[in-house]
Amino acid sequence: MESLISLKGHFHVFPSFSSKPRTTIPPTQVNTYRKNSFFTFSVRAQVEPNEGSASIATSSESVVDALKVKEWEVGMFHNEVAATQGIRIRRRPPTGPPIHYVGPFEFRLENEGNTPRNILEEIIWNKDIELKERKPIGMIRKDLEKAPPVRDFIGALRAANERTGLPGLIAEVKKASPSRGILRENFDPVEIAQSYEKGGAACLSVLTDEKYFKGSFENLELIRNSGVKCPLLCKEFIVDAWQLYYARSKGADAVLLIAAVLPDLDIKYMTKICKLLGLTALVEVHDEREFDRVLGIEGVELIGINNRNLETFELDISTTKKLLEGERGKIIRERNIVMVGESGLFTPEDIAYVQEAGVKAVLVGESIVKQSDPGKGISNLFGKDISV
Ligand SMILES: O=P(O)(O)OC[C@@H](O)[C@@H](O)c1c[nH]c2ccccc12
Repeated sequence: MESLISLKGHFHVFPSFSSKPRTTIPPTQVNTYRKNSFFTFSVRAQVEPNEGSASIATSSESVVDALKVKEWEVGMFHNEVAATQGIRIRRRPPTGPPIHYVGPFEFRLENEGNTPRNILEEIIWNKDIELKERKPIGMIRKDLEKAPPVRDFIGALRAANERTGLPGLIAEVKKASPSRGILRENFDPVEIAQSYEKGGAACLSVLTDEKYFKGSFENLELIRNSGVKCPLLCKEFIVDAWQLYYARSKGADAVLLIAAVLPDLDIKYMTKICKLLGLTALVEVHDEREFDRVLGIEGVELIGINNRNLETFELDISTTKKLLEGERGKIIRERNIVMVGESGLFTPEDIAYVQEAGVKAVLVGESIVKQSDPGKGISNLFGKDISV
């Protein structure tokens, strides 16, 4: 196992965001960061021995980036780094709640630090547990060679947008969700996917989380092997780069990266890995701060605005409009980034509203998956047949 950031030699560092005293960090300790990561990105450390401080810089990275690298490098824990970026979602403490025994009785000592604060945090903590069971990366590399070729996710959205004059549709294959419960009882993922494709969807989103959304990687594979041509988004809660390799090995063309969960450097390096694998990264934001963070990351081509707050389930489609007003909307147009309006879209008026706000694509689940004929649901949603 190798670390994400490998640094050589002893040097002095002065933490930028903490009140810890000046410390000397031996290389072994630096390398404990991300012990579980199987990929390496080397970062050059420029050491100024006389000043007792180290400035970290990569050949093409900005000063801001260098600072972010430094935060990791001085041994700040994930949650501390995340908090400096306004991320409220914490990662699971590795030991879980401590156990206290009273005779034959077992008590879990739960407190603020070891109990998830909201549903998104709970899902993320559960992912950390699920990932303990993961296959070794060597095996996945072999599966990757056998994986079906990647299809152009953004290209399909742009083409649909040009063809119909309406936002390209990413139609979601979703059986259930924590906020809405079971959406569809007789759930045949392939049948739904085929119906969506026939109804004019440009791309599909397939939920793979089992515990909270009743999805699966099996569904993703089944749809990929069924002859459906729409590019597929693997709708998973990604916290580790291993999941990117796994998603690709199961036939995904795109993955979701949630800015409310992932610190900037994770998004940055995961985006790079996606490019290596040919995957499109859909980076999801929900507020101005997340949006600004993502706009500061080079190479992001597809950004989703989730109208649903994943911590509270609150839904407000004016979120899309609010975030695309003014300077941010201008940057998006200049960089030709494709924006996706996500969640809570039910009527042709909703579609027109987010299109007016500046999106070229929409991500829709509930309103179409609930229809007995999901393909017809698409015509109802857009107010016209978009398959022709
Ligand atoms: O069913 P809706 O309201 O049309 O939403 C679809 C999609 O936007 C939603 O499922 C979603 C968007 N981002 C997510 C992140 C995780 C889980 C789910 C989501």
